[in-house]
Amino acid sequence: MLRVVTETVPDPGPLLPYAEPGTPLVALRRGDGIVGVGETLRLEYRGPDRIAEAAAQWRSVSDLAHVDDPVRRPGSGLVAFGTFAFADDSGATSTLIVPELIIGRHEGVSWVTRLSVEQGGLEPVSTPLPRPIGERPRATLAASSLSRDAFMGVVSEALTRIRGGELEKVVIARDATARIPADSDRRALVDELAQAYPDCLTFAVDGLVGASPETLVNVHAREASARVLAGSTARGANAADDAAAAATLATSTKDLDEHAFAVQSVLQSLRPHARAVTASELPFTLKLPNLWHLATDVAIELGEQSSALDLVAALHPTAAVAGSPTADALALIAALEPFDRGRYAAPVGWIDQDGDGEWVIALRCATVDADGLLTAHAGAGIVADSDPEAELAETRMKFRPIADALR
Ligand SMILES: C=C(O[C@@H]1C=C(C(=O)O)C=C[C@H]1O)C(=O)O
Repeated sequence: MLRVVTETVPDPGPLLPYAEPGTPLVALRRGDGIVGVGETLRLEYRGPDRIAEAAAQWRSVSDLAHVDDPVRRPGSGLVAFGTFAFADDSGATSTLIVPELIIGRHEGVSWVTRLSVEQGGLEPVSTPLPRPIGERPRATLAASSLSRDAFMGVVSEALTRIRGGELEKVVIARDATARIPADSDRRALVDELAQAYPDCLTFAVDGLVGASPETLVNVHAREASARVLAGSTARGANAADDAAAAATLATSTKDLDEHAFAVQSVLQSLRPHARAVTASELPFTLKLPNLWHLATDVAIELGEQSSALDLVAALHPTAAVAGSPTADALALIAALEPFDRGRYAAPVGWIDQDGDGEWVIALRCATVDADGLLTAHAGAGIVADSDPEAELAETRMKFRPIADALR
């Protein structure tokens, strides 16, 4: 049985220095969020039911836990950080990790949570001191299994299948690798991402590090929201070009179609879990430092029993990262991409004892293994009138958050 105690503390300042240099556990947005230290419990999953199994097991863990949480903020009390594999047959392990200690802040309220499996009283764990973040590792991200020409070939093949009527949309990704010193401070990469992409969720869970703009689902007090992204274009070089780029994106039939598939797939997956689901009719343009995206926010009124992980299980994989129809898109990805996506394009986030939590799609991210091998992925949605050259350029822009963090 888990015993969990949350207490308010004076503002601890920047949260990231409290994380562990080699194995940070982080979920931060605009400086607020949670950082975990140590590991009280690690649950692992594989196979087609990995997310549903995690959702069910988390329910039993939470039911049995003894939680004392007077703070009641997103991320206070019992929390597990989690990361899942993209594909049913992936070699990557999906995990839920309950830390020994969590340091969090939400809108001016700060807390420390101690989590333990001890019987009886809770052993006091000393609050860690912040440790200065080490030097940022520098490296060049280089294309790995798909060269430029190979990627264009794969996109052309995907286009042939789409134009032949086999499917409507497929997201094709590339992989890229870099080497950083095995003992480098992983928090330096997290810090760089958090500073460059403050509005994204910056995460680090079990070696997966990134800053994602795409909220799969955010659940708090039976209300949930999601942000669907699909349809992208480069930022303009000056204000006029930039405004023109956004206007072109907002009126591009190709991008609006691609976006509509993604929104429909999210609405369909959510309906069984919701009393009400609402999305605006037209997407808006979301400005990121590296890209414009078409975006739609979805509001969900949850049914009694659904937890954030139930919704994640229902939503993954969305058309934004797989394609449409889902089964055909997944089969084509497996046939055309010469690598295992690992945890790229899959859910990453956290869940609490009430089933609340924040989950994003692992995009603009990389896995860093114990030896310092870093593997990043970036993809683009292919629809009938996609241009392979433009899709290649789009993947380059999507590698930028990781490439720039290493520069
Ligand atoms: C697949 C990625 O991004 C997804 C695909 C998008 C697109 O095709 O326009 C936009 C945002 C994401 O949903 C990625 O970042 O690797």
